[in-house]
Amino acid sequence: MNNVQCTVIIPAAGKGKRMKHDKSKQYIEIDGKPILAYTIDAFEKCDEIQNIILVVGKEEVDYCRKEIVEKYKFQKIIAILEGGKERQDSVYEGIKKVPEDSDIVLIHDGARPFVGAEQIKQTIDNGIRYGACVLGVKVKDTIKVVDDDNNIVDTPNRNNLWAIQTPQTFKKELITLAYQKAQNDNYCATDDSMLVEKYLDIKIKMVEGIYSNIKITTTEDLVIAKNFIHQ
Ligand SMILES: Nc1ccn([C@@H]2O[C@H](COP(=O)(O)OP(=O)(O)OP(=O)(O)O)[C@@H](O)[C@H]2O)c(=O)n1
Ligand SMILES: C[C@](O)(CO)[C@H](O)COP(=O)(O)O
Repeated sequence: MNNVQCTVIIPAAGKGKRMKHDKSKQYIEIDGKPILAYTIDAFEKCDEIQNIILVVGKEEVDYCRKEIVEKYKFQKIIAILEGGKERQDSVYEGIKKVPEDSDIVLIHDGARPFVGAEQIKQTIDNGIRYGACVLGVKVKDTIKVVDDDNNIVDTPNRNNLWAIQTPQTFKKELITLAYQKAQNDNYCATDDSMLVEKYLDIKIKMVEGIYSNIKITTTEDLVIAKNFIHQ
């Protein structure tokens, strides 16, 4: 498909409670640059992406405009929006502002700064081909299902278990419909593809990603991130 128009929504309106830092984790600096700026950079440099929609906390819109978008001279940002209570609410704000002429919508966590151009392109290719795909990696550990009393109740076959990352990439009309239905139902999911699983009768393709595409969540992840940048 030639001339495919792609918009990425970057939800970055979270508080980063699990990080226990004095500022939201996406604004923590590594080598003087905020984590969110590394994330935006990945999409700014990717030729397949035309538009970036940034969704941030209400109090952070001006800061992001001045200290991230203007300072790092990002050219593809078409909107800086206020996010909502949950990640899903923030993404929905972005979905409502995707330009009419966009064919493909990517959704990528602001706190996932090490996504590579190759992975972005692969999800776009699969999004075009299948309508919906997510990036993920096979789990390395054995995973147990445990009940509320910490008793093991099941050990699923590891060959079928993947840890899910972003980008999650969709044809615009599909992800828009899934989000509209979920928001109407007050159904809250932990990733975008769950909404497509619940509301649309289509297969979602798993695209094999890279282990370094971590989401910065707790303090240990900052150590990994610093090492990654310095290697
Ligand atoms: N209301 C929210 C909550 C989360 N996010 C964003 O969604 C991504 C993934 O969420 P997560 O890692 O859970 O971030 P936080 O909610 O900030 O973390 P925590 O759960 O530890 O508070 C992050 O880029 C985060 O900023 C968002 O845009 N709006
Ligand atoms: C979308 C996601 O990054 C996939 O791993 C993840 O589910 C975000 O969820 P969190 O619970 O807000 O960390």
